[in-house]
Amino acid sequence: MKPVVVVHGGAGSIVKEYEEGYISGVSQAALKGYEALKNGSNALKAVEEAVIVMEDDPHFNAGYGSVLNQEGDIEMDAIIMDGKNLMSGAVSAVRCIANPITLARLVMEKTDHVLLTCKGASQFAKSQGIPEVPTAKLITERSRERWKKNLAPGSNPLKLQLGLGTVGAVAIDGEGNVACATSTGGISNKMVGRVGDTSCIGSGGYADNAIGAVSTTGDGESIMKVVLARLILYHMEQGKTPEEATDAGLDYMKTRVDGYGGAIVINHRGCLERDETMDIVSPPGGSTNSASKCQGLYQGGTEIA
Ligand SMILES: NC(=O)C[C@H](N)C(=O)O
Repeated sequence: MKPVVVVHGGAGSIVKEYEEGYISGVSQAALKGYEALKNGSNALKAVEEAVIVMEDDPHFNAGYGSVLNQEGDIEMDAIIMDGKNLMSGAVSAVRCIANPITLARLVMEKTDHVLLTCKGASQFAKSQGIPEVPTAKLITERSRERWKKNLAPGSNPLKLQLGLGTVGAVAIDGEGNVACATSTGGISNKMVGRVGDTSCIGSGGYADNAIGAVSTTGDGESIMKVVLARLILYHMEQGKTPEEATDAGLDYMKTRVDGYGGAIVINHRGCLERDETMDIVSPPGGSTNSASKCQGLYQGGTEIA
């Protein structure tokens, strides 16, 4: 099996001045995941490594650079899933850590649970020796500005939200194991304690060696209503190609709940798809496989190695 890793940095409009940063961020993430696979790591490790790169990059709405909630604080959601055994770990509304995806992995590996939230997630992080990072160190000027704009009377947080990239990755390794990982700061000016799609299994992501793996992004409340990641895999189980399945899932979300979003999808044979319902601009996306490495903001991307 040819190892493949695909990453995304969210769906929506791209602010011109950040375009280069987005491209560089998804490229580095894809390369990091690819290096992991090339060095013999499994798909799970590859998606975690790729997502960490984007959590550390202030261009994306995850980890450092996350959007702020109503109170000007950062609460983050993340999920990771191993398609080999359907093991999954997630955190929601977690504060003061740099890499929620690693905490999600620890939930999966070190607890009997699938999802830890808020204070419990923070306590668990502490017990695992994860360093506490003051919120101020995770806030960028850009997210603070956006938060302030959203506080103004008559503002439209959802519109200002477009282009704020949740991050994610899907991969298949040489053994045919698939995995997914997704991480986000959620939506700007959200209510304190809001749990988004990202941390919910089947919504923010899903991975099953028998079918494939999906990581989603977009309007979280809509994604949860249709359980988008699992819905796309359901269509693949019914015989649709990754492309057809992604279209069917996104179209259903648009028709039923008027929701927008995007997804990266890989099937158990390593074929991939990237799609979105928003017609503004394509999301930053990057993919690598053993034959070529591509990245770009628009469908197709360009070869980088
Ligand atoms: N930009 C995003 O993808 C937001 C995320 N899906 C959420 O609603 O929390």
